[in-house]
Amino acid sequence: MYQSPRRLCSALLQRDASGLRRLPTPGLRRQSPPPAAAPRPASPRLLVAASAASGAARSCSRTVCSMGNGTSRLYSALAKTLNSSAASQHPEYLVSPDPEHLEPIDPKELLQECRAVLHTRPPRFQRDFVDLRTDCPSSHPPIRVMQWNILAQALGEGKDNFVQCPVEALKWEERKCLILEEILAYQPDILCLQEVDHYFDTFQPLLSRLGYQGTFFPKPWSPCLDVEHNNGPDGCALFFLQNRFKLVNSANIRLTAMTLKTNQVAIAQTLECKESSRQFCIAVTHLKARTGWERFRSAQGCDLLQNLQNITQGAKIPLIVCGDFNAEPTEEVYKHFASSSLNLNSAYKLLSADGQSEPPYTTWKIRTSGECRHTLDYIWYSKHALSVRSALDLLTEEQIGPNRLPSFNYPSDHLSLVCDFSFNEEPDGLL
Ligand SMILES: NC(=O)C1=CN([C@@H]2O[C@H](COP(=O)(O)OP(=O)(O)OC[C@H]3O[C@@H](n4cnc5c(N)ncnc54)[C@H](OP(=O)(O)O)[C@@H]3O)[C@@H](O)[C@H]2O)C=CC1
Ligand SMILES: [Mg+2]
Repeated sequence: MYQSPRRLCSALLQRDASGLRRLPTPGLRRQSPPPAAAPRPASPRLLVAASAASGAARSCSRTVCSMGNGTSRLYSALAKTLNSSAASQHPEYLVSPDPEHLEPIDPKELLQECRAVLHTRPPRFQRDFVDLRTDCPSSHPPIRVMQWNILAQALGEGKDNFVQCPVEALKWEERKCLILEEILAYQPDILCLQEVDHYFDTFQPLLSRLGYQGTFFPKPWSPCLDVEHNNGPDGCALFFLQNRFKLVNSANIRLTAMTLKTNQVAIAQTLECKESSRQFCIAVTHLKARTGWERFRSAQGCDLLQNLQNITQGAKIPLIVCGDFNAEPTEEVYKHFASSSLNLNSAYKLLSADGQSEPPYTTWKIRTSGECRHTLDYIWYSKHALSVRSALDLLTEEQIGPNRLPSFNYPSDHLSLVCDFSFNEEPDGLL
């Protein structure tokens, strides 16, 4: 059982009036009573908006997925136009492309709708934030970053073969509510997601109305497109709260390996904090999976590091890199990141007693090939310029249960990683 050494705090942090998040006074792990199943609302208005859009997008992907290569770019363009054409039939449902005119959603109302849809599911797992502060409190509110491979719907239902997960548990109408509930529970300022194949019809419309600005970069040849009745290509998505950050620049990166273009991608964005005017780079990636591809992932990792060197002008600005690296800490690509001249550290090592070991797992599933328990997901950060103030503890083995993930309790085969960061005092060349 993985022991987290430091004080445990309740997972649900309260935002007080000033927007500051307070870690409740540390104490024993408090098992908050499971949330009462909210009464089913008369009409789940907000979620209906998303599924109305999914009808449009699905019809689009059915048209598109039979086409040949290069469909993901065409899909993205088609999905956008269809979404806008669907908007003409249900103007109140689909978001307008102009973020200035979005009807905001009350996160509490959306959470209530999700919980009503999930009223037959077991209550959410309790996860605690571990307080990692070692220095004086920062004058600015922390920056909360969530890293999560949310499991593409087409892969979960059509390709991943999670043999111990009941098909029922993967139904999109409920699984999407588990994903949204996790996002609403931890209220990240920045979301770094992989295996997003419901961007245009679910996450973009709902998260933009919660105040996020989103970017999606699909895989050039997504395995989702091999699955009948898919929803389009999967890819990486990056969302940030517009009331906290301004976008300075954004780069969609198609990763190379030995100078060849590959099927894996990344997004790197430079953001400026509106409170402190401090700039930083946030990146999300999803490296090639499977054993036997270690050298390939190593080459992709080097390519990503080179891109990030250029974007941060040789680490002149702090950097946070989130991803499903599909690599254990023993792999070459992990060592490249740990020894990079970008001076990166892996945030989740700080949960270990010696601060030097990664968690025992970030993904745990059972496929036809057997049980796979691995540490593949990481949040890297500039270790001189940033401090990790807290990190969300992992699910315990007993919470995960004998059939592992995904399950009726948890929507993905990968756990979400969530960290609160703060800038260190102005580092003169300490990056
Ligand atoms: N790359 C190319 O040049 C071309 C690719 N394609 C298509 O692309 C697909 C390859 O996609 P790509 O994303 O590069 O491949 P990856 O090997 O990176 O894996 C694709 C997905 O499969 C999941 N996965 C990993 N291990 C297994 C497993 N043992 N069983 C089932 N699923 C698993 C991964 O999830 P996780 O990351 O969570 O482990 C990942 O999301 C091919 O299947 C083909 O459909 C088609 C033509 C050309
Ligand atoms: Mg996967």
